[in-house]
Amino acid sequence: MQKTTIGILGAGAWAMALANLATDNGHEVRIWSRGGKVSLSAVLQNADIILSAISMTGVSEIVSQMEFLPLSAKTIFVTATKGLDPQTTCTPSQIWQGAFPDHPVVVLSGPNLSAEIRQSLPAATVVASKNQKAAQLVQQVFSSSCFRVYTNPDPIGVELGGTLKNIMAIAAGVCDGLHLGTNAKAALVTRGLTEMVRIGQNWGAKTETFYGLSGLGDLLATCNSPLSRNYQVGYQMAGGKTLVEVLANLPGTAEGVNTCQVLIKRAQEHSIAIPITEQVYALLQGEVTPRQALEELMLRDIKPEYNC
Ligand SMILES: NC(=O)C1=CN([C@@H]2O[C@H](COP(=O)(O)OP(=O)(O)OC[C@H]3O[C@@H](n4cnc5c(N)ncnc54)[C@H](O)[C@@H]3O)[C@@H](O)[C@H]2O)C=CC1
Ligand SMILES: O=C(CO)COP(=O)(O)O
Repeated sequence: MQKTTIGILGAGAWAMALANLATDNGHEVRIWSRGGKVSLSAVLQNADIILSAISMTGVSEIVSQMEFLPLSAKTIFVTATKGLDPQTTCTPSQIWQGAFPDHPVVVLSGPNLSAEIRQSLPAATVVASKNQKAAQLVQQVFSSSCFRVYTNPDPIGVELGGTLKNIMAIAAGVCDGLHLGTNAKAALVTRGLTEMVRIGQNWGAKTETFYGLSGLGDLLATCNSPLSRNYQVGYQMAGGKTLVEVLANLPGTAEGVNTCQVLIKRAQEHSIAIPITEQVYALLQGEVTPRQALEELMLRDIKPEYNC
């Protein structure tokens, strides 16, 4: 395919894994990071694609900086951040699209533990956009024999799958840390998916998206892998550490911690039932022990599996 110029924002674990995939496919990659030597304007200049893989805490700030810098009219934005904005509860793609309404925005999300991808182990992901051509271009840029990229027309669903599963990964880490067994884990992940679908429906996402790679796929990856930082938060808290102690030694960002707080706010505003998230939040706040959180979930009112 035609060689493209890609500006990558962030130089963390995920940004560098994606940079390697694009470089290996022969594209020109420029990387910007805070404190790095390359200026933001140099990275943006004539870029076909700007890919953001910075943590949620930096997204609004970087978007504001970029609004005043010159951009090519055809630049496609790709967001790979899995988080929610604490002030507005917006997703990263909503922030990017709000600031750059005339540019296509593509969400990239899937079961993509960066440590495995950097070893060229096989993986698949999803690129989702309202602009099909933009999604197809990004698909071509990153596809390879070890990274299979699917397109999807539901960006909010794809983005929420990757974002909400981080909370379930914390809960799954607790489940394994308490040695609750395979049945408990299956119940947690399945009910976690139901909770994610309920939140997604309220947000306007398509239900079927959550049964794809970015929803169920990413749940399976992060709820079962010690490589997941979110899983590690739950696992280590079940072992008796406080959140502060866990975060002090965690390599990189565990977005689920902030996402949980934002989701509590949004669920209250929109009257969405999120029992698992509530218990994860109470645990992270130090209001309940892992065992108490489990008991709260097991002793909820009994009810039908689905509201018909
Ligand atoms: N590591 C992984 O396996 C995957 C991570 N993600 C998502 O990608 C995002 C980044 O994750 P990682 O690369 O793992 O995290 P990381 O902690 O390794 O890197 C975070 C990057 O964001 C930058 N950053 C943080 N705050 C910033 C600010 N205020 N302004 C500018 N830059 C800022 C850091 O300098 C760093 O370059 C997260 O939202 C994560 O959920 C998504 C898929 C896979
Ligand atoms: O999103 C991820 C894999 O798809 C990375 O998970 P963690 O952020 O929990 O490490």
